[in-house]
Amino acid sequence: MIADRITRSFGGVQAVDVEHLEIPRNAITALIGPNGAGKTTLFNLLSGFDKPDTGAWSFNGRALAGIPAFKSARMGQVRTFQLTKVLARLTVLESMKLGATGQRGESMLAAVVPALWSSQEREIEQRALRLLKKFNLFEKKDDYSASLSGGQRKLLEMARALMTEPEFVLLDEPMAGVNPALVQSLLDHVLDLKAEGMTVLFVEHDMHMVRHIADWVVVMAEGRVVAEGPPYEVMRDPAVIDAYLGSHLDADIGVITGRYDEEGNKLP
Ligand SMILES: Nc1ncnc2c1ncn2[C@@H]1O[C@H](COP(=O)(O)OP(=O)(O)OP(=O)(O)O)[C@@H](O)[C@H]1O
Repeated sequence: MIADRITRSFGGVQAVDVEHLEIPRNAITALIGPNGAGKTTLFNLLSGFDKPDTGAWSFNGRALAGIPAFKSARMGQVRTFQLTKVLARLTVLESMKLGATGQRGESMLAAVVPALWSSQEREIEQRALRLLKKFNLFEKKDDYSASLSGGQRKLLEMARALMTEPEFVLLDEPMAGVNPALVQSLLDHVLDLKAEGMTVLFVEHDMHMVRHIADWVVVMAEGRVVAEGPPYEVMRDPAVIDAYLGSHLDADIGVITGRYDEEGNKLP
């Protein structure tokens, strides 16, 4: 994804002022920065949930600036949400099926010809059940989404995003509120997205996640991109440590992106 001159202000506050930004294809990129840095605003712009004052960006050569989310989903881009109030009142399977709305290939013809409609329905249900199995939520398919734990909700959000078979997935704080027992499973699922060829961008405060799975890190402060690069470089940048990481880092500054076995050997 390539972006230029993105600005967005609210009243007198310049929330985003990004000159140039590139998100590498088929890699996992972390967007980090202190509170109020403009991460959420940029994320909302890129995912089509807000409109920029100026700026243009494209993914795989297709212009996306200002395109609303339901349209960009058909173009292969999808995001997860932190808050799922509405979905909480649906069952897990229903939430998944709703995630297919706006899928690519959905045609007007299918909507008016019942035979086509029902075959598409069946296909959507099959896909939903396959994903629920993969994300260990199959047993929960008839439970209300509200009954899930924080971590299971995160798994559902991710599984749901995959209903549109996206190429570019934007994850909104995938680790927020996740019980430590589910952290590894979530990290593995994000690594799987990359293994399956997707491009991933996530906003996250959890440095554990950034250090362990990001291939590329973009640091924002006061609406601007102040540093970007591979995590081992960015996290050693004195300006970044001063501005942000100092208060978030524990003793372990090691960056170990990827999968490892129990002896610490890197897996392919
Ligand atoms: N809808 C809005 N109306 C007014 N000001 C806003 C709005 N959204 C964001 N802002 C302002 O824009 C700036 C950037 O906010 P943003 O939420 O994007 O930062 P952030 O990096 O996501 O912060 P956090 O880590 O706390 O979520 C802040 O000064 C914020 O107060």
